[in-house]
Order: sequence, then structure tokens, then C-alpha cells
Amino acid sequence: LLRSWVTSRAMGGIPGSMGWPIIGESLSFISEFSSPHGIYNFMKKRQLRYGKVFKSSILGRSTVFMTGTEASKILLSGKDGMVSLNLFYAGKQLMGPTSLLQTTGEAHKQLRRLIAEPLSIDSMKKYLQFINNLAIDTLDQWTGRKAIYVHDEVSTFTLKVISNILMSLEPCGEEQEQFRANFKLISAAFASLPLCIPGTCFYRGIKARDRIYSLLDGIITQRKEGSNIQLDFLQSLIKKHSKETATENGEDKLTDTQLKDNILTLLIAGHDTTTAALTWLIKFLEENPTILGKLREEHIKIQEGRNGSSTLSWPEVSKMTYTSKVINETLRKATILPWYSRKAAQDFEINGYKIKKGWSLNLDVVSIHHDQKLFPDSQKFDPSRFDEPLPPYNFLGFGSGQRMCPGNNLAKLEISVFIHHLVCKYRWRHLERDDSVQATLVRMPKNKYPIIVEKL
Ligand code: HEM
Repeated sequence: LLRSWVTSRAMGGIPGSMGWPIIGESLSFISEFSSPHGIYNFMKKRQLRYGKVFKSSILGRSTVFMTGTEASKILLSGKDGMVSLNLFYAGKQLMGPTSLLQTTGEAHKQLRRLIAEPLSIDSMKKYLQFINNLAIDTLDQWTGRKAIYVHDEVSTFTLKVISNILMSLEPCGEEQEQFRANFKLISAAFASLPLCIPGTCFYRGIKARDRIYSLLDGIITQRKEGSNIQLDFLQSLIKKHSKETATENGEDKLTDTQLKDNILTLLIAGHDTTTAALTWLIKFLEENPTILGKLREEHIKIQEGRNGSSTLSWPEVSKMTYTSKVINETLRKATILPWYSRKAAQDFEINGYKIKKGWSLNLDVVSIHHDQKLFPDSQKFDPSRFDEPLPPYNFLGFGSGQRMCPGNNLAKLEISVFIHHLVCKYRWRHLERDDSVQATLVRMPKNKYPIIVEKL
């Protein structure tokens, strides 16, 4: 708070209001966040008053919000080391010091190269079968029930997928249940006060993180001894880039701590985001029957070409061109991560304003994704916006530049396969109309989108 107060005084030259002492503008921010338009209204009001760059004080942090192409370019390309990623204290403690999210500059580039390779589109081919079977099994259990809370069901599906791909955890059984329980505690701790005292949410998160790390310790030891070898992400890293001793040198070698910190990072970064995207997509499809019809056509055609088999092949996934536009439009309209946080690593100028080293900066992505000039009638769900490639920095569903999402291939694959089986075999309708949004960092429907499902 003290640091925030000192920073807020230094921000004198930036237009905007710091709101009330201590709470700043947090109350209006939180209340707008949960509304159907999310923080769009909060941003819009201030942009009309102050312009594309304005200051505010939110959740105890003095910060500068920015929007538009120039800001995107500066903040996302991170050219000349102008900015670094800005994590909350709780996130830093939970994810560990060697997480990709905590590394900067050259170290970030190197680590990212190692992590991104086993997540490349080519590496995804070996996971298709597993995702396909799990999607079929999950959907089989959706019919004949009074209510399906899509968010909860999809959350189970995406966690099973990512935990299997990263470290070959079986999708069913006690180990998966324990892992899931621990993962939930870690997720909850992200949004908690970082007080490491027994009984607090943060403390429970740290303990759960330790339990997942000891599970990983066991798996890493086995793999290094040559037993329980699997074709997963962890194995790829151990095989090519693992350090045998802590003193061993080599830029492309990772210690066990780096392996564990980054498996956890991928779990955290990849689970809620994919869950939210798939949940919104299913909701938007129901609300837009013409688009659902067109999407179904694409998938029925793929299914018919398959002669009755239920297993998707890789060439079939590559044919899902309309699906890919539907995914992009979902990420635009829902803007699951509404702002991207950075810290100024040096002084620089933007839109005529002087930004000082150490300030917290947020790129307001909601305003870009709902800019009427870039996306006319922006509230409309219209995948044809992606018929032609968009200019750089207009669509930021997976970010852009140095920190662009390395898990985007996996996310798109999970969503495409799940949607294939959903639209080919089922119809669904909502049980409750509520467009409000949960007040968490990743935007999700507050009511978890309850539906009833029937076979077609
Ligand atoms: C639909 C699902 C997803 C969405 C919408 C999404 C979105 C994003 C965005 C916007 C960023 C950049 C944030 C910024 O610049 O501040 C990002 C980064 C990241 N994402 Fe994703 N993501 C998704 C799925 C995944 C998955 C499945 C994984 C893991 C397998 C993953 C791992 C990461 C990591 C590790 C970063 C940080 C990259 C770095 O700092 O270099 N994401 N994601």
C-alpha cells in the first residue's frame, strides 16, 4: 500500500482519478467486472473522460490503463526491454521463482523455447486420440441428467486433458481426485490475501502446491531412473533438457525445480482459460442458432467422410476452418483475460505521457476487442469477422509478441475435438438466463451455464 501511495503521487502527470484512500476505484471496478459487459463500461467511461491512457487505483495497486494499437505494440512486443510481466504477490509465491511467468529477458526467451517446442502443433498429434476418447466419454454422461453445469463439467474435462498431456496422470482414480482437490486449493489461493498463516486460503494453497510438487518429484525420479516412461510433455523435457546435477551447466538444461515450477505454471495458465473459452463457446452457439447450424454442417461433413468410426484423425482436425473462426470470435467477444499486466522496466513515453520505471501498466484488451471501428456491432457474435486475416494487434485472444500463449495449439485442439462430438450428436438448451460474469481474473459465466442435453 505504501509503495502504491508513493507511485500514485508520482503519477501526477497522467490523467485519471485514484478514487478513495486505500480502496481507490476498486468498488466500481469489481461491480462492473461482474456485469455482462465486464470492465468495458469502466474503461469506456474513463477513456471518454481522460483518453486512451489513464491512471487508477485498483485492489491496492496504483496502475496505468492503456488501450489501442500503439500501447499494444509497446506493451506486448516488449521491445528494448521496456516492460516485464507483472504478477500479483500471491501468484509469485505459488508459482515458484523459476516459472516462465517470473523470468525476463534472455532467460525468458531460452526457457520459452524449451517449453514451447513440446506444445507445438506437430507435438499435439500424439494427444489427439486421448482427447477424442475423453470428450466422447464426458459427453456420454451429459444426457438424461436434470442439469449440466457446463463450466464444472468442462473444468473436469480440461484438467484431465492437461494433467495427462503434461505428466500422464490417469483421467480416473484416486490420484486424479487428489490432484484435482489440490489444484482447486492452489487456484483459490491465487485470488486470496497472501497471508501464510495456518487456516488461511493462501496457506492451504501453498500446502497443496507442496503436495503436487512431491507427486512430481516421484514422477521425475522414476523417469530419470528409466521406469514408467511416457510420451508426455515432462518426458520430452527430461529426455532433451534435464540437468543430471544441480551444478551442471548448459543453457538448454533444466533443474528439477524448473521442471516443477513450469509444469505448475502450464497447469495454472492452461486450465481455467481453456475451461472458460469452451464454456462461453457452447453458450454463444446456443444463443446463435444460425452459426450453430453452419458449424454443425462442417462437423457432420467431417463425420460422414469417416465411415462410422468415432475417432477423429489429424487431417480431419485440419479441416475445421469454420470452427477455428468460431473459437477466435469466442475469445474476442468473451475476452477471457480482460487485461494484460506489465511493469515498466525503464522510463518511456506513450501518447505524450511519461511512464516511469517500476509503474504497473495494464493493456485494456476488452476495449480493443469491442472497438466499433475494428469490430463493428461488437456485441454481435460473428465468426465471419475472421474470414480475412486481421491487422496485427487488433485481435489478442492469445496475446501477441514475446509472451504470446505457448498453449494455444493445445487449447484449440481440446476445444475443436469437444465441439465436434457435441454438435454432431447432441442438442442443448439453457436452464437459466443470466449473463453476469464471475468476479475472478479469468472471465466465466457466473451461473456456470446450466443446460439440459438430449441426443440429436
Ligand atoms: C483458450 C485458452 C487460452 C487462452 C485464451 C490463453 C490466453 C493467453 C494469453 C492472452 C496470454 C498472454 C498474456 C499476456 O501477454 O500477459 C497467455 C500466456 C500464456 N499461456 Fe495461455 N491461454 C490459453 C490456454 C493455454 C494453455 C492450454 C496453456 C498451457 C498448456 C497456456 C499457457 C500459457 C503460458 C505459460 C503463458 C505465459 C507465456 C509467457 O509468459 O511467455 N495457455 N495465454
